Amino acid sequence: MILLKHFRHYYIKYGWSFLLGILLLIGLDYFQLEIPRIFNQVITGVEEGTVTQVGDILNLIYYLIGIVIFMTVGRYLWRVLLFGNGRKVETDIRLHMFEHAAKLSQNFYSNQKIGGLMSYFINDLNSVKELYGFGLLMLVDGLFLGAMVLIRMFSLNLVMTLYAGIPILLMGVLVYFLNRKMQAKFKLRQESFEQMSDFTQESFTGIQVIKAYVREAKEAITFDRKSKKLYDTTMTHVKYSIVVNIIIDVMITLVILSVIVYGSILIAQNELKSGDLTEYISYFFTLLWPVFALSWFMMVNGQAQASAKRIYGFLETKPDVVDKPGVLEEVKLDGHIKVENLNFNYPDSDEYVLKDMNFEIKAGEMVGILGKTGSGKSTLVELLLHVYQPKPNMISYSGHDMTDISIKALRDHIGYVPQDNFLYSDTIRNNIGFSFKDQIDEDWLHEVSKLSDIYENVMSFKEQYDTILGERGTTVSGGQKQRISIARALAKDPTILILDDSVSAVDTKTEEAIISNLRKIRKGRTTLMIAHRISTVKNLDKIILIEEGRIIGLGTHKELLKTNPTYQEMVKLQTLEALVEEGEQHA
Ligand SMILES: Nc1ncnc2c1ncn2[C@@H]1O[C@H](COP(=O)(O)OP(=O)(O)OP(=O)(O)O)[C@@H](O)[C@H]1O
Repeated sequence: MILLKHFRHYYIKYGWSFLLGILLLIGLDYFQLEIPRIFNQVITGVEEGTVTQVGDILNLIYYLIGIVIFMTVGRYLWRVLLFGNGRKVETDIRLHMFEHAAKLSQNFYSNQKIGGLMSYFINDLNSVKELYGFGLLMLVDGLFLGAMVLIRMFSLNLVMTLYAGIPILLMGVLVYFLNRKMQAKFKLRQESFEQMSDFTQESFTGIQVIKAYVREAKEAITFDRKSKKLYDTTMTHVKYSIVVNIIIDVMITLVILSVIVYGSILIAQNELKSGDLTEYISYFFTLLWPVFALSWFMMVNGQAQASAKRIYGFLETKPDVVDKPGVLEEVKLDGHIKVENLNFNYPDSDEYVLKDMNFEIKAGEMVGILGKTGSGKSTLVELLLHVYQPKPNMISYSGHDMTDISIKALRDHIGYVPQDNFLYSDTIRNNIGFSFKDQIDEDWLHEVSKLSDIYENVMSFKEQYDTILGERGTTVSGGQKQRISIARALAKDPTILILDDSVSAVDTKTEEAIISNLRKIRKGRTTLMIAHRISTVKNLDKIILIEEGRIIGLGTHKELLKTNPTYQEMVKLQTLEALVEEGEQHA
């Protein structure tokens, strides 16, 4: 039940302190029940005349003080032990989940919504934590305190306990069902809240588009609708919980009244002492918590089991790109790449995206990969990076089949500038020095920034390299983002550098400067540049022209210009475009 299958070992890891917390809790439960007994002894003593002065109950007072001290210290300790362990388990599971998430392949992220993934880490993990901390408390109190208090109530008066106990137990069952219903209402409220916050977040992110399309009023109407829905679902939940609380209060009051009436009759008939009734009523109030705790526990447990199932599902997802046994962990690559009969379809599609590709890149060559959008350029470099799993003997590096090299060893040799140029919301220094364990060397930082033509821009920022990028800081332009990403890849000084459409957002002059810098510093090391523009690739050692997943041309700019009709067409079209652009600028 509470020992969730995959997380059992966490209980074992923190077993001793969980056990200590539980024992303390049971001890506290026991001593808590001593207080009504002490009151009974005092009241009965006064009634029977055996207690006439403080001295007569001095031992009881000391006992009471002892109990209060024990309870104060004990309460602190069990909270630290049980709730603290709940948090520790949560932290451990979260780390395990994060490490697992980092191992999962690109394909998983292509098919999984990030919002859904986040909810494993936030909502589901929270439900599991609740079970480990609060759930454990409710279970222990429900069973032990419930049993101890019932035994005491039965020993005081059997019949009265049956009268009071049965409705209370029924109430526990009722609370369980009411809580389940309330949970459903709460879920609706939560969903409305999530919808509203998603909408708000998207509106703020896309505020430029909203303004450009003059959609402010329409957005406000949609927001109002979502906000009203949140209000309605919140009110339904609040009203429902008020009704539930009133029902419970009324039922408790009725049972208490019956106990008092029945107890008074027994006192009148000399079958019960008034001290016993006082003790009994105290026990009755104490019994409410374990009964409710058990029904809440069942709910918390149900939620945690469902959440744990989702987390297991995630943890059981196997990464589909992994090293095969016995791969080379240490390998020296010189930048030579050979692609033979490469065919590739994405895991969830039967259609081949790359078809029968064959080419060779010598160590130290600068190669352009050119093609229209959707022709398969990014897919090719993702395969070269082993982000997807190619079949054996299709790609080799320095004579080693790619699948024989460990993914880590291969990627250690490659510097990659992805198409989306993702940058962290961190300082420019940390973004450029991302591949370094410690801080990047200051001279090297300046050097790679100059080579990628971002140095002047960084110097113009007030905080220079300490400028924070992204949501928390400065927004940089698309071209600046690209150049910071290039600097990040250059900083690694890799054997193979792959730039996926990385100079598309900079002007031709900057592009020329970056390429000429690359030529200088990448001498002897392989560089692959994906591009749409002829200007990016025309001075490179070799151009691979791709169309619909096939290589339709391979050679230098001059060679392709002579022999390849598609290339000739592209050059013509792009020259024309450049002329029109120039004309517009003049005009
Ligand atoms: N994860 C994926 N699952 C299935 N198909 C995909 C996936 N990623 C890309 N594709 C498809 O593969 C084809 C090649 O895409 P790819 O991104 O490699 O093209 P590209 O030449 O890099 O285009 P662009 O220049 O626009 O970036 C496209 O038809 C695309 O829809």
